[in-house]
Amino acid sequence: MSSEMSPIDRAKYAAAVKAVDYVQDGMKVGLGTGSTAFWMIKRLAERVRDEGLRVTGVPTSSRTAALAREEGIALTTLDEAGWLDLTIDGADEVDGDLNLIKGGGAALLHEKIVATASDRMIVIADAAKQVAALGSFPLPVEVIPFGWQTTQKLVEELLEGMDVLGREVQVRQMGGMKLLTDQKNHILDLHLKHIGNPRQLAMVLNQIPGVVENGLFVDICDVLILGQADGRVTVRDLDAGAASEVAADLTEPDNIFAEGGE
Ligand SMILES: O=C(CO)[C@H](O)[C@H](O)COP(=O)(O)O
Repeated sequence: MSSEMSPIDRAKYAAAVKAVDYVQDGMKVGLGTGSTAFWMIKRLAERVRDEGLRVTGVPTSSRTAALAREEGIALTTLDEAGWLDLTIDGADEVDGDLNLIKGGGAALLHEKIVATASDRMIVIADAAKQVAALGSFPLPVEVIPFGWQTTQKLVEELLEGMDVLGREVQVRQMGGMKLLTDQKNHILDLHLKHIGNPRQLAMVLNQIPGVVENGLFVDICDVLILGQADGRVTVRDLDAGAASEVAADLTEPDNIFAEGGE
């Protein structure tokens, strides 16, 4: 591992290396978004270059598409691919049932569509993302711009009857403007502190007109790989049963560290 990497990047990199081991020749792979997915794309590109691994990637954001293209990973659209073997993506929080909060990078809509269209979803994260209950990280909800303030009011009303501890809702800003997603929608961040029933909340949020999708991923993640700064990773594979702890192979080429994460 590079001594110049921060401990958090070393943890993310360890998880990314382990996840890319799951990619086999000829696979169609969903490519996640964020600073952990950044390392996954770097590592995948390294295998493409060094081993001649053939993969086709489906990016979950314009940022990921640009990076993957730059790294020489062949890309296609989800419709062209039809169905994917695997998606590898990061998360903002993950609970003991492998339910997730995603969307910190505003790509939750494409991320959920791509992960759902995959045989397996592998989530990679530094160990600090694991929580007893979801909700400390604000829950992102993507809404269409038309009538977004009305949609926000409906979300706030809905939260009154939900098993949550906080109810503040803020529209996400970037550079002094309301953020626009790749689909040109806005993001409402729900400061809930504690989500008692993620499955129920995920279902009812999507019933509000104007809500396009929410960042709760319930029953979508199959494998969780948590990395630590010393290179160790913990793998929890729902198909394989018990969790295992292994040391990732952190042998690295110099060029992978030519630039830092997002
Ligand atoms: O959901 C996401 C983007 O929409 C990311 O996967 C999530 O925000 C985690 O990002 P990072 O790996 O940078 O912590």
